[in-house]
Amino acid sequence: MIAMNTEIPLSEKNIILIGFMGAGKTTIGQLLANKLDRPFLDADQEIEQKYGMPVTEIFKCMGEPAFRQIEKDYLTKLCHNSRSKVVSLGGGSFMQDEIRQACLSSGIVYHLDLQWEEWLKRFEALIGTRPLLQSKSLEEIEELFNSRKIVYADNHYTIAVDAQNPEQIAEAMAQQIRVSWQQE
Ligand SMILES: Nc1ncnc2c1ncn2[C@@H]1O[C@H](COP(=O)(O)OP(=O)(O)OP(=O)(O)O)[C@@H](O)[C@H]1O
Ligand SMILES: O=C(O)C1=C[C@@H](O)[C@@H](O)[C@H](O)C1
Ligand SMILES: [Mg+2]
Repeated sequence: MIAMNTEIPLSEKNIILIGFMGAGKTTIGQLLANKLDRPFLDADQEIEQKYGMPVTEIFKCMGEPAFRQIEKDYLTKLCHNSRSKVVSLGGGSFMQDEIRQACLSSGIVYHLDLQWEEWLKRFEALIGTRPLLQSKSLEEIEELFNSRKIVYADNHYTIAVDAQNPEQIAEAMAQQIRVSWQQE
C-alpha cells in the first residue's frame, strides 16, 4: 500500500481498477459502481464509443501507438477533471507513466490480482477481443503477465480475484470502501 494524496476528500476520489487483461476490471467495476451508486466508466468502452469501433479495429486501423495516445489523453484528463466515479482501466493503461501517476495521485487504485493458472482458464474467452494476445505465443503472454505484475504492484490496495466470483469480489470491495468513507 502506498500513501495517498489527501487534497481530494477520500469519498470523492475516483475508484480505479487496474490489472491484467481478463482480471475482471470491467465486470467487477460495473458491479462495484452499482453497489456504491457511483457512475461507471470503462476506458476501453469509452474509447470504443468515441471512435465508433472495437479496440481490435482501432489497433488494426490506427496501430497500437495511436491507441496508447488516445488512452493516455482520455485517462489523464479524466483523472484531472472527474471525481466520485468507478473507473476500469484497460489492461495496458497503467504501463504508461503519466496514466499511472495521474491515477495514483488523484484516485484510489485497486489492483485485481489474478494468478497465471487462473488466468489460463480465461484465455479462450479473451483471445478474440484482445489484440495483444493474438500476436503472441503462450510463453510470450506469460512473460508479459509477469512483467506487468511488477508495475501493477504500485497500487493502494491489492485484491486477490482467483477464488471468488465477480459478485462476491465487488461486494467485499464495496464493504471495505463504505467503511473507509465512514472513517473519513
Ligand atoms: N472472478 C471471476 N471469476 C470468473 N470469471 C471472471 C471473473 N472476473 C471476470 N471473469 C470473466 O473473465 C472475462 C474477462 O473479464 P473482464 O472483461 O471484466 O476483464 P478485464 O480485466 O476488464 O479485461 P481487459 O483488461 O481486457 O479489459 C469475462 O468473461 C468475465 O466474465
Ligand atoms: O492489456 C492491454 O494492453 C490491453 C487490454 C485491453 O483492456 C485493451 O485496452 C487493449 O486490448 C490492450
Ligand atoms: Mg475491461
